[in-house]
Amino acid sequence: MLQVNTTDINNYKEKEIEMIKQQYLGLNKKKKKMQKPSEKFRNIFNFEWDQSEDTSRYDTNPLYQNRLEPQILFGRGYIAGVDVREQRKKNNFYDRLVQNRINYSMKKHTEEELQKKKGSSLSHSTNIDTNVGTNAGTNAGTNTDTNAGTNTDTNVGTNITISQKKSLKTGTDSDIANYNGDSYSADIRKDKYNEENHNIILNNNIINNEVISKNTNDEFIYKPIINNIIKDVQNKHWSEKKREEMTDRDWRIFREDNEIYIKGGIVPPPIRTWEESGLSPDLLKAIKKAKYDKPTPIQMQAIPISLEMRDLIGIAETGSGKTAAFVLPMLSYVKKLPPLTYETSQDGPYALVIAPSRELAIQIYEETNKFASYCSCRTVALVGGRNAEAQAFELRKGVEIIIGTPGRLQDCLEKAYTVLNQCNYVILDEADRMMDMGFEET
Ligand SMILES: Nc1ncnc2c1ncn2[C@@H]1O[C@H](COP(=O)(O)OP(=O)(O)OP(=O)(O)O)[C@@H](O)[C@H]1O
Repeated sequence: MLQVNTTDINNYKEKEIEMIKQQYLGLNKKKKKMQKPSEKFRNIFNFEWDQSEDTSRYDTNPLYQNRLEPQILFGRGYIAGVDVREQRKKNNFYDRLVQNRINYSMKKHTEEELQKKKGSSLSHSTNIDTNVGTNAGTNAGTNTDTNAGTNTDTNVGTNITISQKKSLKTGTDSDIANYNGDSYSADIRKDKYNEENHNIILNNNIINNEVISKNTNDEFIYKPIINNIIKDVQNKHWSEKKREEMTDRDWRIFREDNEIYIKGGIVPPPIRTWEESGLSPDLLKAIKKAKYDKPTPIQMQAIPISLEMRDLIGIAETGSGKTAAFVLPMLSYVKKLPPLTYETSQDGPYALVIAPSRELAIQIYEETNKFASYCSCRTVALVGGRNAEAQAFELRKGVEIIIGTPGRLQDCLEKAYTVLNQCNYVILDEADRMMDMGFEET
């Protein structure tokens, strides 16, 4: 028998407890020491910088004197790929920047004006009519009209010029505007600029939809009315836009608003109204007659895809207008083909709709007939429980569209009541249900 003394037992117990702790708490896991390359190759390479190699201290370029603080934001203070409006709510980086520039420029300008006033009072009765920057693009052109001994005109006009506006935008330290101490605007050449379609100067201090006003501390406040940075945000809502004005972003919002989710390559944009669908006037008339004022979301997206003759799987809840979503493009397709004659009708229908139950097939048949009569399309419902001979008779006369259940359709094909020689448009309604019923095998 193995003799183990008590100290060993205690040691084993401690070890065991330690191992249990490690397993369940993940404690005391010693990290494997990794040797840094600098340590490993210490004797081969010299990683230490020699002081003489540091050029930064001798850099005289003022650009590098005040280095920028690292910013997680880029450009104008926005992070790429994140909704700008949301960011704007949280981040006023750019606004603060502009605000500071305005404050700085205004302060500087006020000081200069005071200096000028002091100078003018020293030169006694000199009439100074200052029209700074009436010429767009420059601040030159200060017109000093000296009429010694006449009225002292101290009305220093406030004109914001295009160049000044630009400097406000770009933040150069040039004058932004003349300032008469209290109000920001006085002599503004609104008409002139409107003529030139600049839309920059307005009497009420609105500059490109930005308002500059003063707060109680006599500081100039910059208030952007709308986002002047991202033009798209400035644009109208999609509902106010024409189809050709819609951007990808608008379509994305439109789809989100209508809960349309798509999967697949190069999907055409949805239709917002029936007029945008490109359906024939006959069909549009039929839609109007059916009192379908606006397409439902499934119709909005499925119709333009189907009209491109592309395969499509549409999923939408019951009563969402799926039937019209597939019937209308089908009728549009059939209408483009030559009308069936007795001879051509022997090759069978142009389109086929299969539904898992006779009730559903009848429902589709009725919905199709709402529109089919307007484009002279003949339809037949091949469903069980109805006279097969009557259906065969209809088929013989020729139909453009067959709507049926799998069982009766198979029956008709086997009995050669019809063939599908020219049927290139097939719709499977409630396809998942048909798969469950074994449609695939039959
Ligand atoms: N754009 C529309 N505007 C108004 N009514 C519509 C529109 N589209 C379809 N409808 C009507 O809505 C009702 C339901 O449509 P439909 O039967 O096509 O829905 P569905 O999604 O196919 O339903 P189910 O899943 O039961 O087959 C029908 O009475 C149809 O006439």
